[in-house]
Amino acid sequence: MPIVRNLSRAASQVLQRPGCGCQASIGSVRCISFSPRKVTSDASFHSVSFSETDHPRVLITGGLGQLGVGLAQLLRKRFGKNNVILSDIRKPPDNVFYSGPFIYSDILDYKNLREIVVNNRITWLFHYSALLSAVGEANVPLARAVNITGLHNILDIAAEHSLRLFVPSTIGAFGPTSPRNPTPDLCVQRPRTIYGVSKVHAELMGEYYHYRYGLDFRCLRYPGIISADSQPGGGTTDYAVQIFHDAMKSGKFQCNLKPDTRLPMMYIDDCLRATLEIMEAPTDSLSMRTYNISAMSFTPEELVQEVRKHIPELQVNYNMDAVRQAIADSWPMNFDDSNARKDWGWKHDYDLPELVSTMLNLLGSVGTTTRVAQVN
Ligand SMILES: NC(=O)c1ccc[n+]([C@@H]2O[C@H](COP(=O)([O-])OP(=O)(O)OC[C@H]3O[C@@H](n4cnc5c(N)ncnc54)[C@H](O)[C@@H]3O)[C@@H](O)[C@H]2O)c1
Ligand SMILES: C[C@@H](O)[C@H](N)C(=O)O
Repeated sequence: MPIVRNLSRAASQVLQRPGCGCQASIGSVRCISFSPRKVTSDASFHSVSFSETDHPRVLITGGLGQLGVGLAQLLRKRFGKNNVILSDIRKPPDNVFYSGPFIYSDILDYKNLREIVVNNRITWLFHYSALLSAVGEANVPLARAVNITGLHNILDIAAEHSLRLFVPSTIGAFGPTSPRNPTPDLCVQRPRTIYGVSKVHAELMGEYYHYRYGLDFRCLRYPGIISADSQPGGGTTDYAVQIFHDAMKSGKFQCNLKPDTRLPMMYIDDCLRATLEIMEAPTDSLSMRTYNISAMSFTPEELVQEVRKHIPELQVNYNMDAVRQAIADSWPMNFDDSNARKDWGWKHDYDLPELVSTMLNLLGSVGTTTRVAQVN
């Protein structure tokens, strides 16, 4: 504990000193001045003695959503249970709370975030807190606060403390004027949702902090992610998870997108493995800081046909949700991820048939609530 207290004091001395990664407040605006390409320049900060382990010490924000718990399981397997802290503003269920460190963290509370990073000597941060596309349209002020102001807090904390920072982006960072089939890494990005706008902002700010301050920012644009043991958080691609639950439970499914709406999708194990792989990729293998990743692309009708190979009696009707349909119609149909494959060897494992049989097997078997994605 004394070591932690010393580190905390030293860090706050550094942070209060003007001109060297300083921080001051003007009204509600936080002023940060980092040294370009040199984030922690103060020698006294480095002279604080504490024993580093070989493993990164990880914080995951927004960890109780669809993806965070699975990511924590994967990272704990890799780096050790106590080196990975899951955080959120919600109360964790028992199985999550007792499976490893959990802490309350509101990403809008900058001081609390900094305290967590300092006291736990965090070195890697996975920033998962966000409002997704559909819930974002339902509450734009909150989405703007969480997805944009929250991101600013995360960037400043990461730059101040020389963290390696992962921020996921999305197919939703593109819009109707982007090439949709396929969508390359670099092209016009004019999304029409607050979610998409905030994610383009995150990509650009992260890359700016990388080039300006040397922040080790890494970002993947995820497709719609499909998982069995966690529920999606209010996105446009949620139907592709719901169909499995409804098919197993009642044999009936009502789809809120039109049958021919094509979107890129990915099984959660591929998504989480890609996330770990880009975080572990050698810096010189990364020719960019934001990459598309892709696995498959399908329409609701194609997904239904594949599910019916296992559950032939599945009944489906289409009852379009206008907000989600408009969003989906503006998003990529196919994602070009050739740069990720070339630069750091990205390769998906799950195609549509594999995804469907895996989901149905998992939902059909009793007690499968804690599967861990496999790392190669
Ligand atoms: N799931 C997908 O299909 C998908 C696809 C592309 C990108 N992503 C991105 O991956 C990340 C994780 O996605 P997810 O599906 O797990 O999201 P989710 O909506 O399921 O979970 C988000 C979490 O953020 C938390 N949160 C909200 N406000 C917060 C605050 N002020 N402070 C701290 N936490 C807060 C919520 O409580 C929730 O647990 C997001 O950034 C999302 O944009 C997800
Ligand atoms: C695609 C992704 O960002 C999320 N699942 C959404 O639909 O909003």
